[in-house]
Amino acid sequence: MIAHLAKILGPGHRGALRSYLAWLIGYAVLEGVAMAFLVPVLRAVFDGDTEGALRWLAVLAAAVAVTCVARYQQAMRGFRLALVTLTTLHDRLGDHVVRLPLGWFTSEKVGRLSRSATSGTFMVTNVFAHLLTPVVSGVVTPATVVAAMLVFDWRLGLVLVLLAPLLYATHRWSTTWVGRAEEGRDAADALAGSRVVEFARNQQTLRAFGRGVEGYGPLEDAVERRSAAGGRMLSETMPRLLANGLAVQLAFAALVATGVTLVLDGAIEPVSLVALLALAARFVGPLSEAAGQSGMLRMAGNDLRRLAALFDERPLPEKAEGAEPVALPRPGEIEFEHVTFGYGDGDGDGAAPVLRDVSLRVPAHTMTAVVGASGSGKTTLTRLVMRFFDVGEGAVRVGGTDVRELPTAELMAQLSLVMQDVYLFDDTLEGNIRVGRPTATDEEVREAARLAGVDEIVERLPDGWATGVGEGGASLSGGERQRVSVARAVLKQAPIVLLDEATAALDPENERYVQAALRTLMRTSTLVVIAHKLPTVVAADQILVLDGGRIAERGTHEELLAADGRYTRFWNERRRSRGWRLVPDDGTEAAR
Ligand SMILES: Nc1ncnc2c1ncn2[C@@H]1O[C@H](COP(=O)(O)OP(=O)(O)OP(=O)(O)O)[C@@H](O)[C@H]1O
Repeated sequence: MIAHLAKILGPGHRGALRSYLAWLIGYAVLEGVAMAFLVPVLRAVFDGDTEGALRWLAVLAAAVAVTCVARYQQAMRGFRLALVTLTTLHDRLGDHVVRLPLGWFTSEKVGRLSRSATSGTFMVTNVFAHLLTPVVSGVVTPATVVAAMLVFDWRLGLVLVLLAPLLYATHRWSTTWVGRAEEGRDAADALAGSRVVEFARNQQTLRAFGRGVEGYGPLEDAVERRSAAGGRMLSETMPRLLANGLAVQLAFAALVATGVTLVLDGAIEPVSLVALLALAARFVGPLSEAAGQSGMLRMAGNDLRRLAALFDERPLPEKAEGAEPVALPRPGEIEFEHVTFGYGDGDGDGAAPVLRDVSLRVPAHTMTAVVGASGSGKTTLTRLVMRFFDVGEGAVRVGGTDVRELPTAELMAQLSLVMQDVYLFDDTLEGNIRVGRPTATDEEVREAARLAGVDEIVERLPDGWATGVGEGGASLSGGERQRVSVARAVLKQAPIVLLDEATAALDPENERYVQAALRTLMRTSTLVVIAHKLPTVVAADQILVLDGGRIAERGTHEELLAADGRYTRFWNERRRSRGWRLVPDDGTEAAR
């Protein structure tokens, strides 16, 4: 747990953590020592030795005073660390996750991140503020008391030494159960949480399929599982935690029984036994408190482990911060050299390859259309250009430099994206376009909007440019959202634009705007388009035909038709289906 705390606090606070722990242990030892001085005080009182009693009382008072100082020091250090956690953990977590590969952000991982950022942060502060002190002093103080007991009466001391492993074993047994049950409940919690979000987000689909009222099986299952896990946690852990507390009381009873036997045998003075039992009672106090908190600490331990595991997630290796900016030898160019890539554990050499031995070159200021059947690897190709993942074999170069050599900010400055799942922020239309280049002037924003046909949307909206688009752009149609995304790309003026012509979202009007924006972008940028429209494919300088993760054919439209191969078959199929339509330059639909 301490290792997890150190990782969560970061290297800058390790010294503070060490000092806190040193004071905490010092305080717990001093507490035990102060308790031990009670024995000579009581013995002197029972013996009628007033002077001796006062002398020992003064020693006891001094020990208590030092204990109070140590208690204050460790408590203040604990609160300071709790405060540091509250104020810096989110930043540290944020700084870490922005360096993780984009492919890491699956809904399950994002759910875990959100839970750790909220309940995990609370748990860390709780550990420093409330949990660690009773648990550490619950171990260290009784250990000090045992040492003192051995000095005062080795037989009673020996009883405590023999009982210690039994107490430890009971403690381990009960907290292991708590930990296991908590993990089960946490997994059930996470599942139920993501099912609720899924249920709420997909109301439209659920209702369309008549599942809105009668219930949604996966959610009901998840809620049931969560209740069962919660019930199991209570029924499995409560008796064990009670047993743990009971074991402490039984240990005390065993000590009393041994003491009484020794008195009856005349091996120990009754007065001494009373004094030693007073010390033993102080042995039991911290132990009982520690037993009471141990379940909570174990749960906190799970939270800390999950939080620390987030910091263990490997970021994509990057050049050191502050390094010289890379001078790109061939700005605007993309190159794949014998790239093989499979999704899997995220490092590109996991499961079966999705791209196999792909080599290609997209020269600057040219347009490349990528075509291929669903699942052939088109989107994966663009993800590798953006370095969502690192390739397993080969190299991806942007501007002539391996993307692994480029700091993320520099790589992203080279790229604009217009993808199918366009996300708009809950901001105004203008704010959403400005994301492309926050420093752009109002005129530049309007010009980009005009080119992408967003000004035409603005005229229809009640508050014009100031109209909010809702979370994720919910108040706009799919095609309108894509136009906003195209406007962003036009505004950004990045040397390379990666564009997925989302068929579903484009009606003829949207399509006309996207085609016009493409023509503008072609003048300034290199274009890689996952193409679904005939005009795009025909206009491309190079067409790449992907099949099963390999480049099956490449060339211009005419060259590929002349080759009469896969592309020609694909082309004919597409023309027959509704995927590609002949749309002349004026935008009117000529043929299907
Ligand atoms: N995040 C992911 N994790 C695991 N496998 C994935 C992931 N994304 C895609 N795949 C798999 O990789 C293969 C290629 O997918 P990709 O999305 O690149 O194809 P595509 O040609 O763009 O398909 P479409 O035209 O349907 O969008 C598919 O078999 C897909 O199931």
